[in-house]
Amino acid sequence: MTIQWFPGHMAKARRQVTENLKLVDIIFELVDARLPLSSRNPMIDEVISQKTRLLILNKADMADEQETRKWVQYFAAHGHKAVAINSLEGKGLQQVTKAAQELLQEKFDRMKSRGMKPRAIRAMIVGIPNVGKSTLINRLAKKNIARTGNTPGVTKAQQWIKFGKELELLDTPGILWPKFEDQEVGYKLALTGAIKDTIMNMEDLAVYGLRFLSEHYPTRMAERYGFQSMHEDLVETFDHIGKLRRVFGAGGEIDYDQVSLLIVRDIRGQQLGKLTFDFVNEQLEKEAENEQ
Ligand SMILES: Nc1nc2c(ncn2[C@@H]2O[C@H](COP(=O)(O)OP(=O)(O)OP(=O)(O)O)[C@@H](O)[C@H]2O)c(=O)[nH]1
Repeated sequence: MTIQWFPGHMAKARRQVTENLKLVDIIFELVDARLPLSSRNPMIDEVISQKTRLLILNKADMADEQETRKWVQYFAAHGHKAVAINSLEGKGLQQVTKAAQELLQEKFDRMKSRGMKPRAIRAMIVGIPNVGKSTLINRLAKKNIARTGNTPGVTKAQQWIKFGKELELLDTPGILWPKFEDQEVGYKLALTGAIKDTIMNMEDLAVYGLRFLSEHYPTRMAERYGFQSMHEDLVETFDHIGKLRRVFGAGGEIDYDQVSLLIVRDIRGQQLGKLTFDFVNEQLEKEAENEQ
């Protein structure tokens, strides 16, 4: 199942998050650690408004660790506490509770001083499709309450899930749309598998992937494909990989569609190691340019 983001659906998705905002103390904004900016909803600041927020960089097991550390620092410098976790294996979940407690310390102290009974922190997860919302909810619940799926757009129903005494989580995550009007963001989302292949041209995606690798991970590319930077001529590059990996059609010619698919699968399947697609340094450069 894929969510079709039409204006009506976007307005409804946003309204659902806004309605649930009043039920919770804190928003867990879930992003993909491999693309901490590209996997954010473009209107998230407006939607969440003044509500306390914890940024959770999920799928940290698949991201470049050095870059993830930089992103956590980057967000902190921009006033957002962030933690990196792996929901699939339940790694880093204690950090989530701890960070939420720290962020809400003052609010809960104020409640206590007014004589209110202590209670668990109430939270809601918000994020674009496929960032791992259901997986995190399941992990926190330690049983399969929310359905998970590899298909973007599979999440439904509503109740509170308790995680220890400290945390209660709304089991319906807020699903918001990605920045799909930005082509580069689209490519990055597709290379991590967040966007369905049917709406992407595989050859374009493979070319984007190779260009990205030659710029950011040339050594890994060299190890996998035997060249550090792409040939001037794209056909030569594809021929090289096709021959290396023996991707031939029925007539013995190189099958470019299959070569494209192979490149994309290599990237997604971590055959080139843990990759991050958004870079703090690039973002800082952009911000500096915008300030001028
Ligand atoms: N390696 C890894 N995979 C993860 C992690 N979290 C989730 N996944 C995988 O990512 C895919 C999507 O996870 P879901 O939990 O269904 O994502 P979701 O955000 O609920 O998706 P929608 O229902 O589309 O909104 C699944 O194949 C999960 O197994 C993680 O921390 N590490």
